[in-house]
Amino acid sequence: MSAHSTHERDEYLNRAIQLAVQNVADGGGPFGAVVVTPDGTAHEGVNRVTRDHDPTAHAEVVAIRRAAAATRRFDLSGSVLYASCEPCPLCLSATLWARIGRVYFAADRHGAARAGFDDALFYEYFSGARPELLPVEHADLSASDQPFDAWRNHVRRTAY
Ligand SMILES: Nc1nc2[nH]cnc2c(=O)[nH]1
Repeated sequence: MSAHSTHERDEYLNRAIQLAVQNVADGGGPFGAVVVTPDGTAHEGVNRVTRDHDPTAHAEVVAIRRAAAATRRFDLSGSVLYASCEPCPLCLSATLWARIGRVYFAADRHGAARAGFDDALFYEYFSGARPELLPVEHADLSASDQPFDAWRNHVRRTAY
């Protein structure tokens, strides 16, 4: 491996798996994740969807939120995400937006499917194979670009 040793990778993946198993015992979903920021700090997350009534509270998203809050940064460049299961499209998008540079995962989307989770199905939606899962419609209004015009004209904007 290039940047990270397989020993370090497997240590964090095993920790993510341990978090996931413990989360099941605690009444949550079977997913855990760790974000390691460039200073070497491990920020842990577990799936909190049912307990927080938050469909976006996937383990990876929770770990990203915790890493961002702890470092007071929305740009986590140079960080690594370790996940007990292959990140779903939601988690991958959050990872891209966080500018996290690398991802390792243990179980895959097919293992998640066997446990009753829709990760593989949603991958099919994004591949274009299942458009009927979510109709998305473009309405091109005359005001559509006003927010972007306001943004471009705002001198002290914080880009991300
Ligand atoms: N990777 C991942 N897949 C999920 N599918 C449902 N919840 C989760 C989660 O927290 N993480």
